[in-house]
Amino acid sequence: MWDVLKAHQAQAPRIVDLFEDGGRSEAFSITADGLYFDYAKTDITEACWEDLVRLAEQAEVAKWRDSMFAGEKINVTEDRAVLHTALRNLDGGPVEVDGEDVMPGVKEVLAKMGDFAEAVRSGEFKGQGGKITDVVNIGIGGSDLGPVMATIALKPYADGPRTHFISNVDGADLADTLDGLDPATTLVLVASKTFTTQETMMNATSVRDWMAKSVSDPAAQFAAISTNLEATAAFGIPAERVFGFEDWVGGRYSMWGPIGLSIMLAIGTNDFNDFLRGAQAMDQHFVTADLSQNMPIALALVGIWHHQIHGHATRAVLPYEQRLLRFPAYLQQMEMESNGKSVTRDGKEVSQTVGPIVWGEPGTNGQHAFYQLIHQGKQVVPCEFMVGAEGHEPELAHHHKAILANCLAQSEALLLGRSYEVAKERMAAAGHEGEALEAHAMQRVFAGNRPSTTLVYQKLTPFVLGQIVALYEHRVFVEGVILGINSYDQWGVELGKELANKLLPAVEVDADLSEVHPATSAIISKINALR
Ligand SMILES: O=P(O)(O)OC[C@H]1O[C@](O)(CO)[C@@H](O)[C@@H]1O
Repeated sequence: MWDVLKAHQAQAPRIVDLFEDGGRSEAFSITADGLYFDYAKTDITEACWEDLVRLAEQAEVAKWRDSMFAGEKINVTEDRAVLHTALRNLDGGPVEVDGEDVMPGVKEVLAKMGDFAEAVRSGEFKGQGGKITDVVNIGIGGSDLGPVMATIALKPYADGPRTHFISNVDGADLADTLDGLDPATTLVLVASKTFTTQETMMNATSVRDWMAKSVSDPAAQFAAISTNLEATAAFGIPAERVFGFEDWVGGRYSMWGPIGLSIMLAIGTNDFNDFLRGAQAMDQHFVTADLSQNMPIALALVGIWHHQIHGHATRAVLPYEQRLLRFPAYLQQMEMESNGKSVTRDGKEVSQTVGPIVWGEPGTNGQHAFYQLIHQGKQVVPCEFMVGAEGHEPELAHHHKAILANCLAQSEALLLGRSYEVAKERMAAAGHEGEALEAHAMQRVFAGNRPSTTLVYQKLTPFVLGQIVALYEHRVFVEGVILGINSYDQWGVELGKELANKLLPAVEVDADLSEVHPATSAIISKINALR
């Protein structure tokens, strides 16, 4: 099938020509529960789409999807089920792992989170200086990026304590975040699936020291979120404030459960449940929609078409929504940690390139930074635009019209481009002439024919955010299945972690560097000379 798709690519039409017969947007778009995904501005023809869908069929996407939802151990390298979907299975039936229904446990933990969150929000749970005003979540990767992204995204719904995040082991992160906070009214959440991550444990210990300077019982203002209950107890956090989860929830898929406690503290249990409901709605669409009308599958196939078939190295995610500021960073972990692999789930070399590199910034800011390259650079960057029909600021509706116009203008500019003739005409009309006119007109040519997709939602509510995140989760999974990858392990992060622990003693001043690789010891010597 890969060869067939390559043949489609070799004769791909100009995208704009595909709009000539009409009906292109209707045929190349999918709507699910108010979410609209438009992939008309790609050079995928009808015949090509049929073959892309066939690729998904041949890879048995539906079978793998059903296995995942059924709790089978599809994370084969870690012998684990993959059930982040169970965390949002609010009204669904039982989900079994090893013959046991996990749903009672999921609901129990969700209720415990809700009780705690509401106690904190109402002031029933107090710090040693009174009502909790600030929550600091200490975590990294999947124990940070989702909650950071979601708390920024859902700011209009945040009516609880202020939320802050410390992730980097760089003391600057800790110092700047704690600056101005009152330890006596601050609640600290230590979020770590393993509770062994160097950065998180170092930050947690330092924050406890900071708190111990001001309150008599720092542990009383700590809660923990982890699968490692022995380690949370050893850190001194009492069981009533430990929120456990199971190994079948991957770190980067974990904000639907206890890792999302900071989100729940910020927006409250009702809105958090709406967030879960949005994700559950997308799960249901993914499970029930026909393969060719299935939004996560469509996103994945468009991704495969652009990266594996066309060879476009990167993918830009461009939310025209300032509050999705951290969404590209969140997707970087979700996509690149999940599918940035070279071997298939049975240990063979992956036949295609994997990736792509995912990056982006909200519009319109990106327009004034890197869009120059997207429009006129030599490499093609498929763009994924996202925009809401409405904003949360009715008094600033004219701003929202501007964001809409900009978003639509960019995808249209990428599609249509501007020819040399038009550029020349415009310059001549502006009074330019002669050789300068010719040369300058060249600078104003836009090749066009640059692909993009657009995801439209009504408004960035908790429900919609849940839909969008689940959409991308499933897209990553489908791409992984098509490539034969296990998207749920992350062995590629291990080597660096091991070496960092090994090198910690070597960066002491006066350390013996004889056992350190010369490529590294040379830099350590330079650093030592500077301190
Ligand atoms: O939640 P933990 O166990 O502290 O891990 C943090 C992150 O580290 C990673 O293992 C990668 O280093 C991620 O997968 C994970 O989200």
